[in-house]
Amino acid sequence: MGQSLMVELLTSAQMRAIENAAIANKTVTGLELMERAGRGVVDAIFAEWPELQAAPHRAVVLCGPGNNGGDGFVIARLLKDWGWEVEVFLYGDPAKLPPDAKTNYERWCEMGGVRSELPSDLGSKPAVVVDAMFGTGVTRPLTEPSDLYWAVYERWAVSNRSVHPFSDPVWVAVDIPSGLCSDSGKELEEDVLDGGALHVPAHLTVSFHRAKIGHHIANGPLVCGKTVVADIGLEGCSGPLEDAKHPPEGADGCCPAVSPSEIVHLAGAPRDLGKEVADHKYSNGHALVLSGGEGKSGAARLAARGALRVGAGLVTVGAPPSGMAECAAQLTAIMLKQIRDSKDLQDVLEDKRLNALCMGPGMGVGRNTREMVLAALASEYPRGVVLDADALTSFADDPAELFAALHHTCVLTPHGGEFARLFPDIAEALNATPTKGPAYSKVDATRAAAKRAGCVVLFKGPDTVIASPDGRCALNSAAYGRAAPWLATAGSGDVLAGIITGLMARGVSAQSAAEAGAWLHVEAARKFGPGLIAEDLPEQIPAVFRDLGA
Ligand SMILES: NC(=O)C1=CN([C@@H]2O[C@H](COP(=O)(O)OP(=O)(O)OC[C@H]3O[C@@H](n4cnc5c(N)ncnc54)[C@H](O)[C@@H]3O)[C@@H](O)[C@H]2O)[C@@H](O)CC1
Ligand SMILES: [K+]
Repeated sequence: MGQSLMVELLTSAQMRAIENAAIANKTVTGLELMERAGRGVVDAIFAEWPELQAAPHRAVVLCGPGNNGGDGFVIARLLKDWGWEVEVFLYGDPAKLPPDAKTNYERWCEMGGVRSELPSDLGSKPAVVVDAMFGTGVTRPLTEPSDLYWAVYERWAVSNRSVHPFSDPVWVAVDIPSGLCSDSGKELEEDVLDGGALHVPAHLTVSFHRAKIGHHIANGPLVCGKTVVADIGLEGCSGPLEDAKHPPEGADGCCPAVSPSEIVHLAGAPRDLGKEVADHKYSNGHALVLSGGEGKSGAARLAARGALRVGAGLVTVGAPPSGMAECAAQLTAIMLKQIRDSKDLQDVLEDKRLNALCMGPGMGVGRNTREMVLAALASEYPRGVVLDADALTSFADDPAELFAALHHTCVLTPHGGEFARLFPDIAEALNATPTKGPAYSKVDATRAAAKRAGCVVLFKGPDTVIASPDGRCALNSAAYGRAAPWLATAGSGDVLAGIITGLMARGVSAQSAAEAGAWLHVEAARKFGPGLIAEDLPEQIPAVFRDLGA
């Protein structure tokens, strides 16, 4: 229950391993892959802007020193064959191009010229600028190449995404906008005072075989524009390599085997969340959400509402004496029980029908919360435990004490600040300005945190990453067609914690509940749209379920 159909996202090393395996198996040659990649870009341009296919236009193609540049030469040739006027710039020495790129450079040279120097007059305005400078091979910050890059960019002021072909050039990135790390979605930056964005935001990014993680996390969605993935005939090649111990060597000698457990997935629509006709309320579990005292119970009530709407059979709020009146005045379908401290909690948890717990929202930071969390985690009966907000911050002084108690049916749901309190060294590595690629990513950080904590970690953001200690990892991206900017509102995280708790009460495993919960949370926000506040989120879940056919 709750498992979704998911799309694979690859790292640059995994993509290289897949390509190299296909080439080594003689499934395809590198030259043919490059041809398909170039054709995929041209097809994607014409699909995106059919006007450009109708009549010849002018294109500027910026080629770099590697295979990304090789794709650029193919694109130049195909557009020229289509009757376009094409101007090609090359950054780097043609003699040092890798073999397939060199072949395509030579093929292009039979049709047109290549300039390496930035001319004072860049000629008439093109309809399309193709960025084929650097792809998955960018390993250090852009410096000199960015001069050419920016000159072209500034000359034609590609200033916004609502450009119309014929009036402003469209900027098309081959594989990934140059300078963006395809593993981390970060820009590799020079360690200089005026270091800053050196990539150019694209209107369209055309990647190959699979999207890369960097298209979906950190700055990726901000700079890729629309991302499409062209099929280059590698389907069926991304499974485990036949001999994982002896992967084929890449150009740089570094080529890990691609095993399914290493691949990150994009979270998709969860399946099987409907209820059976014969179900009764006890078949769908009983969630307990712990609350803070007077004036502090709103967060727990939001979480409880999320748990109930997502289908937990019963939901109880546990409140200290000072919070009872407020909760009683506000709750109807949700039950209420007085729970003052860890002793009360232990007594309540004697009831094994309480199979999922949500702790943290509004509970307060301090000893009482810490003791209650430890009591819940020490309980011998295995139940789902979602820890958020104050339940995480209460362990800021001694995260190891929390990690020692956590187990595989727990989910931590930190935002950036809470993550840094529990995993300061990991957060520091994640937040450092990268100067070398592939850079340390939010995926790497969340996987490291899950391993250390010994449970599922859901690291929130528009690029929410969910990882298990065994390395299973999914990304729930609220970007591109799923952007949900109104979700950044007070109480939204409390509802998410409740949704995950409700799913665990229904028997969904920790990782699947976190993935499905994050997906449903974004969909609920998108269903409501502008003006969303946290109270609206649980109320949109029925409509999201209806769309899912649940
Ligand atoms: N390997 C293959 O078979 C295929 C690769 N394809 C293309 O090849 C790309 C990957 O090619 P490469 O691995 O050659 O990598 P790139 O073409 O992305 O760049 C590698 C080159 O750039 C240099 N470099 C890296 N960062 C630099 C910087 N900041 N400043 C200056 N030079 C820098 C490297 O030393 C190397 O020479 C993909 O993104 C994709 O576009 C496609 O043609 C499909 C097939
Ligand atoms: K590129």
